Amino acid sequence: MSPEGTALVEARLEVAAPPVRAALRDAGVRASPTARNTVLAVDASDPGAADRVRGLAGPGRLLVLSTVPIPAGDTGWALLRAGASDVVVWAGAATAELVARRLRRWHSVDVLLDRPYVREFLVGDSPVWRAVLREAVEAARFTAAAVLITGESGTGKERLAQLIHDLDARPAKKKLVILDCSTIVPSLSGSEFFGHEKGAFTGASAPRTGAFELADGGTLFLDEVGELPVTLQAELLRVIQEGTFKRVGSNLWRKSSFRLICATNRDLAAGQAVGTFRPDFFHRISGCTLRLPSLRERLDDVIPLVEHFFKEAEKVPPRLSPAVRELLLQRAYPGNVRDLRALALRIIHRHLGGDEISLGDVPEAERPGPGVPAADTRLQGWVRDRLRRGATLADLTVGVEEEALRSALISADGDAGRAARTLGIPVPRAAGGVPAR
Ligand SMILES: Nc1ncnc2c1ncn2[C@@H]1O[C@H](COP(=O)(O)OP(=O)(O)OP(=O)(O)O)[C@@H](O)[C@H]1O
Repeated sequence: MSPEGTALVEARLEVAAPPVRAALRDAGVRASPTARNTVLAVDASDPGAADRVRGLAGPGRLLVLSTVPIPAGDTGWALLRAGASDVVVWAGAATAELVARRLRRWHSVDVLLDRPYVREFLVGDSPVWRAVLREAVEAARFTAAAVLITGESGTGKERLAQLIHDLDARPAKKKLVILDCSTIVPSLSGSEFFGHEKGAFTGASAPRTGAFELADGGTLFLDEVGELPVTLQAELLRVIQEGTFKRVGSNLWRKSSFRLICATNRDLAAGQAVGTFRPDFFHRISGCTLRLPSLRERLDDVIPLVEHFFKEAEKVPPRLSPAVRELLLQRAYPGNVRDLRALALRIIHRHLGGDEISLGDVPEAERPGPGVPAADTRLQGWVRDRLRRGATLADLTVGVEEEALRSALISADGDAGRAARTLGIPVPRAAGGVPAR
């Protein structure tokens, strides 16, 4: 039986067939129109199935029950791309049990994700962030898998490693041991990882416990794993696979049982292609791979993050004025959340009280110069607004083309020929004017 047992679990049921509904009910699934997760029955071979999935995919997860076997080819994958979390073929009561188990697992993960500790520790509600956190929480709580976290600098890899360790439900779990692979001196690496005996080499005046031994019963976090030299990767294979190792200068095999978490901002696939990263090592460290999105990919989290950092710094955090909010949303953050945090702290340190951050609280170097045209800000705001409302790139392109045509026609006093020359388009197109919005 799964750790979640057989408790009743709620789901939004988009299932018409009475026998399927009855089987789900018998398996413990209770229909609730307000539940976060959804079960949708479709005929996977129906070309409209992906559209139905797309229409229902929301912040929760969507389990697709196909009433027919999923044809080979792209059909099943298209359902996942449209937003389904999984697709299973209906085969009676056994499938109902499987669906119930899956829903219980999702519910358990959602409960963990909603814990105040988790929400405060890794702030963010954007769909892309929630999706990666869900995977992380599931791996942490319900598996012993080695986890590989990738992502640009400052995206929260180390923080996520800490969370995975914290949520790991191993009985009598011990500590998290962190080793930064970019700072390891090659000549001392054996000792760092495996420890050494007294007298093992010149200068080994006392025995030393290595990282693998220290992590026994807990978690070993290898940060910047992409920096490990290939020879060292080979040396680590055995201990990662079997948990056995020898201290330097000893013939005694020791055992250590730990969860391995690795992080890197390097492209390890590219490393394998050029021979700087061993494929066998990669496979052993990547039981579960989590790619943390950059801040650019989750702009909706910028303001909640800033508010969180303000709250950490001040008992009564000040509000953001619209202009400062806009500035924060516009700026680039090459160092991701680390950069954003540093900026938020610089702003709050300048703030002298009052319930709103004033323009003067923004450090001078961060203020927009006269060269930054307001139109850029408006364009960005417009793009973000439209994206939030579900516009596609094609919609945005049409909107921009219309605006360009309108502006060119105004500048050319309505002369379509001149407007066409300015824009580099055929005259009839400019003469067609801008469709009314
Ligand atoms: N989602 C988040 N919520 C709150 N704070 C965050 C979040 N993500 C990152 N931070 C903060 O941003 C900073 C950088 O995070 P962290 O060190 O985990 O990033 P990293 O990806 O490991 O960076 P690097 O690759 O440079 O080691 C830390 O101060 C951390 O507290």
